[in-house]
Amino acid sequence: GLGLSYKKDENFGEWYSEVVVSGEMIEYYDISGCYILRPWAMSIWEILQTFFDAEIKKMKIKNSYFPLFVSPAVLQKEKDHVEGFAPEVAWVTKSGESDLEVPIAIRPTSETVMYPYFSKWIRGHRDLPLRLNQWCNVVRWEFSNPTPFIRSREFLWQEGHTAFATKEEADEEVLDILELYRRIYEEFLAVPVSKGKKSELEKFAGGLYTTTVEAFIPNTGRGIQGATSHCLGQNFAKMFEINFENEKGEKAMVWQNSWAYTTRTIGVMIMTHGDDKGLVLPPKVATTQVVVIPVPYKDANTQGIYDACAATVKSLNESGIRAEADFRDNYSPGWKYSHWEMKGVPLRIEIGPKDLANNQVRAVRRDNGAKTDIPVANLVEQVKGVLDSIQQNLFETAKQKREACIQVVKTWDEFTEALNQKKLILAPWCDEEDVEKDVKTRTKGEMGAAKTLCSPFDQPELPEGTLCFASGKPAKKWTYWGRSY
Ligand SMILES: O=C1CCCN[C@@H]1CCCn1cnc2cc(F)c(Cl)cc2c1=O
Ligand SMILES: [Mg+2]
Repeated sequence: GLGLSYKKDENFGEWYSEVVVSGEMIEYYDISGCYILRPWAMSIWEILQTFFDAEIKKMKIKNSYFPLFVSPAVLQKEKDHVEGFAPEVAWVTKSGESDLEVPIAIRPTSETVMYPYFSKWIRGHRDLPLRLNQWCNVVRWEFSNPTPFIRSREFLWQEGHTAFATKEEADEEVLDILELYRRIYEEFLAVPVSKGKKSELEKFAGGLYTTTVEAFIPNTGRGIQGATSHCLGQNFAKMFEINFENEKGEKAMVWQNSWAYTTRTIGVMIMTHGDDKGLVLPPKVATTQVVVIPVPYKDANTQGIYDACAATVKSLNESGIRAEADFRDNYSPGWKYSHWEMKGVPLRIEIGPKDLANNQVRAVRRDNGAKTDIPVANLVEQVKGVLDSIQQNLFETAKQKREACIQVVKTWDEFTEALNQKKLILAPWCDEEDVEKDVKTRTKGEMGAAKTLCSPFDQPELPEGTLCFASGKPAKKWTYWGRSY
């Protein structure tokens, strides 16, 4: 098919909307903010899910499934944090022709669905820790510009909800899960992220503290929350009376966490690696890692070429590599090259008469276009090596790009300049909420205000006497700031 009509570095928004469709990941839907996830996207979700599900099972976390529907009384139980979200709650008000007595909410998240039952199930310390996860969809009827994977009214996620006897156990799990989220981004999606803590203003209002893995999109100069792991403290335990009798026979409230990653992960990967020829999939998450294309020439041993393609696919698949051949005789090799480049397949293998004669295949990398001839004799380990090198190259390239966007600032003028240059800003901050609010006010505009993204766990040296870039007060910590999704 034809190539993309938008260039990534010229029209990023249009490029993205086009590449997700041309790459056959997304089909637009007649309801705004809702998207069809086609198999090319769903298989990436499943690869991530397989990894994460196995990892949480090692941590003795169990999968469950709670209802999609939430009664209003229960939803509004957690008053203060719900009121801010009320406009985005979707409600069922009718069944058939008749109105429901009481409208029913569709879950935007499941704290209020689950925690009445946590209260019922947790009696004594032997019932702890209680650690549940669910793989499901959630609905948030947002009105800000919908973007496939990044911001949709319905999305897939996993939500973990855990309860412990002690804060120490909760604190430890928050970071264990955050490390899994880092691995999802850095080891699978080849996307660099920063682990850190959200400010009091940006954290989940119903919790005690929020940790996050923050990504960055150089093209738009916007930060994006990649996934989140909250310690809820005892706030929900208090509200939902989730108590237990501890070993001393005293009644104590549990300490809770909740954590999630979503289909947004796929959008961040596309934005990071995609180019003007289409998607670029990191091999670890590529549905098809190698596509094998026959290049027949007139009648030169066409059957031999096809047999060699089939044999190549077979030996790759037998070694655990996801390979497939494109034998369609109604498309030319050239058309197939563009098609599979658009779909982001990391490695293409071409087999023509010459390759056949020399008992080799021609491998072409999607990330840098490099071509190598591989003898059939050591096909498997050379292909494995190339795929690993593609994975590594995608991550290193993204890491360098991201680092090139980081701007350390010390003053307000440097801050606004860096913001206009679409930088990811690292600034010393006094950690005062009204200063953070003031920065939001002073940077308001049609591009959106600047906000804190996170305070990285990996803090650079903060020399004595360093002043906050915004207030001039003594700085307490280095913090990432920027516009965000
Ligand atoms: O981020 C996570 C990890 C997984 C479980 N949940 C937490 C917090 C979710 C915050 N949040 C986020 N969005 C919400 C939207 C809503 F309409 C309502 Cl009623 C509540 C919320 C809300 O609490
Ligand atoms: Mg929201």
